[in-house]
Amino acid sequence: MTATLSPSDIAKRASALRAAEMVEDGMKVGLGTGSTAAFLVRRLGERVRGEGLRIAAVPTSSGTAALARAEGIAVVTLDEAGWLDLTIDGADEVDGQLSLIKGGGGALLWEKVVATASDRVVIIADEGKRVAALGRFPLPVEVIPFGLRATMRLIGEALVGLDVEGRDMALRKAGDAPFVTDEGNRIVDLRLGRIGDPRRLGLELNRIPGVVENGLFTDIADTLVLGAADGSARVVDIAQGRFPFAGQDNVFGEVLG
Ligand SMILES: O=C[C@H](O)[C@H](O)[C@H](O)COP(=O)(O)O
Repeated sequence: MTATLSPSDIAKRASALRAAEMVEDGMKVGLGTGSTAAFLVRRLGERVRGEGLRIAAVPTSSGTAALARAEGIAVVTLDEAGWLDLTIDGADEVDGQLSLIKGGGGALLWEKVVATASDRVVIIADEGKRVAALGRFPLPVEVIPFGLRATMRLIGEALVGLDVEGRDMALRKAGDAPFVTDEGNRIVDLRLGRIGDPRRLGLELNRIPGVVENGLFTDIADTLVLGAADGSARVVDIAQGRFPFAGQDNVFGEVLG
C-alpha cells in the first residue's frame, strides 16, 4: 500500500532522495533528525539492503538511531567513527547564506556536534523552508534543567539590544511535562520574528552558563538540496561562493522575498 504524500512531503522526499545519491560506499555518514531526514534514512536502508552499500552511520537522535537500525544500517557512535565524511540533515529555516534554524524536533545539540565533526554538511529541505531572513520559526535553545528560570531571564536580557523583532519565549512542552532532549536537557523556544545578525545572536546565547547550545547553524552547511512539490530537487553549493552573483547576497542567485 502506498500512502499519498502531501506536496511538502513530496518536496522533502525529493531532496532526501537526491542527497542519498551523494553517499558513497565506505563512507562514515551523519544522519539527521526529522521528517525529511527520515526519508533519507529509509532510502539509505534500501541502498544498504539492495545494493550492498556499506556505510557507518552516526545518528543525531535516539529516534534516528532506532530508524537506522530498523532499516539495517550499521550504527556507530561518533567516538567510534572519529570523524565523518558527510552529514545529511534537515532544517527548519534556511537563508541565502545557508545559515539555518534547526531544532524543531529538539535534536539540535547532537545535530550540531555531528555536523561540525563532518568534512561536508548537506542540508535537505523543501522549498517552504527557504526565507529571506531567519526568525519566523521559533529559535530553539537547549538549556540545562538546573536554574532554568534564571537562565530564561538571562536569555531575555541578552536579547535586549540585539537586532530581533520579538523577544517572547516559551519552555517547550511534551503534553503537560517539559520536553526532554536526548541529553536530558530542556528546550526554550524564542519567538524572534526576524534575526538581523544570526552569528552574533548565536554567540551571545552561548555565553550564558545554563545554555548548552542554540539552533542557529551559521557557517556549517556546505550544500543545500532544495526539493519542490513537483518532485524535482535543486542543489546549491556554498563552494560556488557566498556572493556568486553581482548585486545579490545569497547563494540562490536571486533576490529572496
Ligand atoms: O531537531 C530537529 C531537526 O533540527 C530537524 O532537522 C528540523 O526540525 C527539520 O525537521 P523536518 O525535516 O521534520 O521539517
